Amino acid sequence: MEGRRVKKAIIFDLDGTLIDSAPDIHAAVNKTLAETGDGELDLATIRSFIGNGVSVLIERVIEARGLDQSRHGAMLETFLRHYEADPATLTTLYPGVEDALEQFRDEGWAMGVCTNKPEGPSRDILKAFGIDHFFGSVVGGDTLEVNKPDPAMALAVKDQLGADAAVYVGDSEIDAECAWKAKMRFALFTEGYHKAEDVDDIPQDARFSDFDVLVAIVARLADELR
Ligand SMILES: O=C(O)COP(=O)(O)O
Repeated sequence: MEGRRVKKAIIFDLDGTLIDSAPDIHAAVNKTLAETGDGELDLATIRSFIGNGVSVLIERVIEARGLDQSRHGAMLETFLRHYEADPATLTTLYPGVEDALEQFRDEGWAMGVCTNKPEGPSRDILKAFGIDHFFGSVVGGDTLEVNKPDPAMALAVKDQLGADAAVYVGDSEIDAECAWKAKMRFALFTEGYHKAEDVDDIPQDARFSDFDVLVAIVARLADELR
């Protein structure tokens, strides 16, 4: 519609984008394995398993330890018990995140979170870091019937924010695919949990390694939104 002001939003991925959560996920996985004497996995391995949600994480843990997938339901339950009890002890916000969120808020942006992590611990973590108030919508891996890269999650966040268009900020191939399918501009944070050896292989409209430059990047991408 000519002349109508387009309401724009920023949608953030959580794990590997706003927070470095791998250490707490790693701890909960090893507490789960320890309960049944099934050994342990190192942090780098667990980091590489993050991105498709907790169910796939546990599938990968079972495979890596050479266990039987018939144990998936019980292990997922144990993992969630440990993780939900302690989701933010070893987790850190990436440097500059809070300042960037404040700047976006001051500029009037609507902001939301779109994560494959279950919604409960996602909200608990945002609260633990005192950044929950920035977000008008949080959609987690158990909020809808589908997970990223299905675009329904990002579109749900956009709708809840009442936005017409959005810039998506994420760290992984899954986020890139989700943003593309949802027809959103995508800014790639290169310091998170992507799998590609070369970040050029991940479809992106822009990339950044430092949140200090994100405000300028989002302003440029937002200019392209109609
Ligand atoms: O919990 C996961 O596997 C991934 O979570 P994310 O979507 O915030 O990266």
